[in-house]
Amino acid sequence: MLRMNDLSKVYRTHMIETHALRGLDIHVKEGEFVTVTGPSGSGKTTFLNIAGLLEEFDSGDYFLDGVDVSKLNDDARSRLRNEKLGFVFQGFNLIPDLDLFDNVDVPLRYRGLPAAERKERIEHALAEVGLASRMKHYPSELSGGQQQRVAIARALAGSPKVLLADEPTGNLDTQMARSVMELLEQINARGTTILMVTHDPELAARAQRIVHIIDGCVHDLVRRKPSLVEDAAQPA
Ligand SMILES: Nc1ncnc2c1ncn2[C@@H]1O[C@H](COP(=O)(O)OP(=O)(O)OP(=O)(O)O)[C@@H](O)[C@H]1O
Repeated sequence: MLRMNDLSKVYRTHMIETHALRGLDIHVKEGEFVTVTGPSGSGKTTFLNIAGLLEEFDSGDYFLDGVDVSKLNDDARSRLRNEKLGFVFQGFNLIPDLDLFDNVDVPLRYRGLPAAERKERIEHALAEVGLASRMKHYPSELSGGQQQRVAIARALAGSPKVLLADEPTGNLDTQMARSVMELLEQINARGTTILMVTHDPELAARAQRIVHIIDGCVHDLVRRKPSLVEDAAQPA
């Protein structure tokens, strides 16, 4: 679903060069739930932003669902982003003046979908996150956990193949964080590939795979859940 080879990214500001990614390699299969951890400043957000086609990279290869991203012009990148990707951020990024229905509608309008289809998608997405009855409410009337659920509904309404989440539980207390994690697990179980940056070791360990980024490189890949073959080999 997502493959990066020897990917590098340098930020250049005035006289300073920051090597945010230094030859990063990663392969995420369709349907995987991968958590990304690592020290502050190690390149996690840069990696996620490049994966999300929000930022360009300097060298290396990136294939998203078989498409060579480096060959795309700006329009084609935006189209690919809209079609394949959904985003969830730490700060929810909801628009305070819009009710939940209209918040979820924002990316669908971008896509130019007809009103009837948008309505169906919005109602379905809000039902999926358990907020169907709150459609006419405004973000300020919801708890942090509920606001993040709306942000997840907004991402889901576009039927993304990959959901990219940058610290989605960073602003939530433990209980709300667990409940948002459970929702992401349900979404993943229905087939959506998920890449999630988190500083929370408990949540990171719940994914099928933890990717550790240190100094702009993938340092180790920890496969947490043993395969069925390994399970069968264990003594009873
Ligand atoms: N727009 C930018 N301009 C210049 N330098 C940047 C920019 N964005 C990130 N950096 C630098 O690139 C490096 C990687 O940053 P990044 O935000 O990817 O790290 P991170 O692992 O997500 O950190 P954190 O866990 O603190 O969010 C850091 O040294 C950071 O200062």
